[in-house]
Amino acid sequence: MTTLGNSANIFWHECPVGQTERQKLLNQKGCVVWITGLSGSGKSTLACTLGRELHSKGKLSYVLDGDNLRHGLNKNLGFSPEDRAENIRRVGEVAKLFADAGLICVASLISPYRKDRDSCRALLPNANFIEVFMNMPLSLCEGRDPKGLYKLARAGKIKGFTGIDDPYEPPLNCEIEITQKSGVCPAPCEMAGQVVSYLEDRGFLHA
Ligand SMILES: Nc1ncnc2c1ncn2[C@@H]1O[C@H](COP(=O)(O)OS(=O)(=O)O)[C@@H](OP(=O)(O)O)[C@H]1O
Ligand SMILES: Nc1ncnc2c1ncn2[C@@H]1O[C@H](COP(=O)(O)OP(=O)(O)O)[C@@H](O)[C@H]1O
Repeated sequence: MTTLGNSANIFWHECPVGQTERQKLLNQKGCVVWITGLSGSGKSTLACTLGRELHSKGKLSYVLDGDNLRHGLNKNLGFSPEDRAENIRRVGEVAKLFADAGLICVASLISPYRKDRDSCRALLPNANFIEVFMNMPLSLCEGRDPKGLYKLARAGKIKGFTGIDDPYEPPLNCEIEITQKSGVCPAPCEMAGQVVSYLEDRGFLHA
């Protein structure tokens, strides 16, 4: 299947230094850790804690955070289903480039629609797309409400808010699920530890 969009007369150019050489240099394997979940479920917290944990192990990672990317690359997008799909598509493509560069790319977005997440997965060899589901109840996320957005959504001042009047489709086939244990959310370092163990067990932390 062609990966070409609307452009004609363009050709792929191979470079002599490829992913394998970069991975050897870094002593790690490039991959995408895709964190999905409701607003307030702890995506950014996990992404940052994981980034710090990997850094302390001498591993190069980069966090693509939905909120942050909407200040630049995705500043022209809103929250309609079409805009969310385009948001996820762009981040999926950027994440693929980071993985090709040999980095552990940590993407942290609500990414509420299964189809959009699966399209990102399809951009990479399946093992290199690690979907992490922040499976936290809406009541917990809404109780946290660090930005006051749930309150605004409940008051009808934000329309189409995920979990309130816009759907969140949980993954059917995620690699890692972060859940409460006996009604308590694991500490950020525990959540990050779960992901680091997965990466270690699958050989991503060595070339
Ligand atoms: N309508 C609506 N629905 C959901 N979220 C909203 C909305 N409007 C603004 N926000 C804020 O935008 C952040 C989510 O951006 P994302 O790029 O991750 O969203 S998406 O993946 O395109 O659905 C999200 O950040 P997080 O709370 O970190 O998830 C919200 O702060
Ligand atoms: N494991 C955790 N334990 C306790 N509080 C947490 C945990 N993870 C996140 N939080 C808190 O919950 C709020 C939302 O977390 P955040 O990472 O911003 O979520 P998201 O990126 O999914 O919107 C923040 O105030 C954060 O400090």
